[in-house]
Amino acid sequence: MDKLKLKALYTDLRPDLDQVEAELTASVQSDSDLLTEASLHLLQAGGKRIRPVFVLLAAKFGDFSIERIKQVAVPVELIHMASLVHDDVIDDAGTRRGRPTVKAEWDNRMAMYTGDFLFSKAIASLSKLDSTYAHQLLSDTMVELCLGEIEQVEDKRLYQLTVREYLKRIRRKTALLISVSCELGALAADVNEKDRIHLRNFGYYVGMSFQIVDDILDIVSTDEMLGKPAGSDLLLGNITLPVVYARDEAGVKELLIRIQRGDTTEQTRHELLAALRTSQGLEQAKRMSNLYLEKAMNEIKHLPKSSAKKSLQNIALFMSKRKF
Ligand SMILES: C=C(C)CCOP(=O)(O)OP(=O)(O)O
Repeated sequence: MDKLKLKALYTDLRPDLDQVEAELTASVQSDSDLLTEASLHLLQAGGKRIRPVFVLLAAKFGDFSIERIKQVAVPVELIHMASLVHDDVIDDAGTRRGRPTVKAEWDNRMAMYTGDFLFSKAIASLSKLDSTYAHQLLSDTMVELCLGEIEQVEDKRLYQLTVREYLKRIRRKTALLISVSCELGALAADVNEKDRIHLRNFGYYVGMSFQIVDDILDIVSTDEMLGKPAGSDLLLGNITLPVVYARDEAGVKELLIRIQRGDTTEQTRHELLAALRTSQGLEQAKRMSNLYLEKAMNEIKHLPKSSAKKSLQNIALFMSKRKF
């Protein structure tokens, strides 16, 4: 994703985001230089900060006070970061945000502890907020994140994954945290219940569309654009929506059988990508991401007209229409 273009969509939020950034840096300080360094390694590598942006924009529909909003913007980004550090261990990933991953720079053990540390700091940060509902919401989301990951581990029939199962997985993996970011922003700013629910639903639908687009990009982008071999997850059996739709198409089917029999060579990866790029399944996946985008836009149209509303619309559009 072109980060510069996305960031241009929220220049108005810069002063607020700078405060969130300072708080993020402060919140990963610890008695261990090593833990702080590993956390800062990922934090300073950048990232789109899309979850704090959603917190801030949702809060603009209510009584906005940056001091209070920070208390929810920081934990959602910390939880996101923790899950990235842990994911990179599971996926054996070498780079993240254009830098070596924590596991690559140090090792798996350091990455596991850094992730745990970031989760703990997220809880500490939210503890300043006096709302049982907010705590419940965030802990439920963390449980869902874990359930999503465990399902992936347990599911031995990955090539049989249904559309429904795929959607359930990305709901847990991506959409819920984005939805909760919107809802917590609204809660911290005392947005009325009706608008808060629209914002929550908006975040959910944007998150679904965002993850489907991500999975499409994993197939249609070059290795250079992705910073990792395109489609590498597919060889590991982690299939995504375009494959779920395309797996019975001529050309794709034979290749999947070959992969399941253990052929995971570069040649096979290239052949699979070529077959998927021209498949009907890819088009169906694009239609599904557009459907979620439409649902997101439908939620937001009920909100009062404001510059925050315009920003949410632009960001949703940008995130869902990244170059295929
Ligand atoms: C859940 C997903 C799709 C992982 C990546 O999230 P982002 O694309 O928001 O990652 P950063 O910008 O924070 O690096």
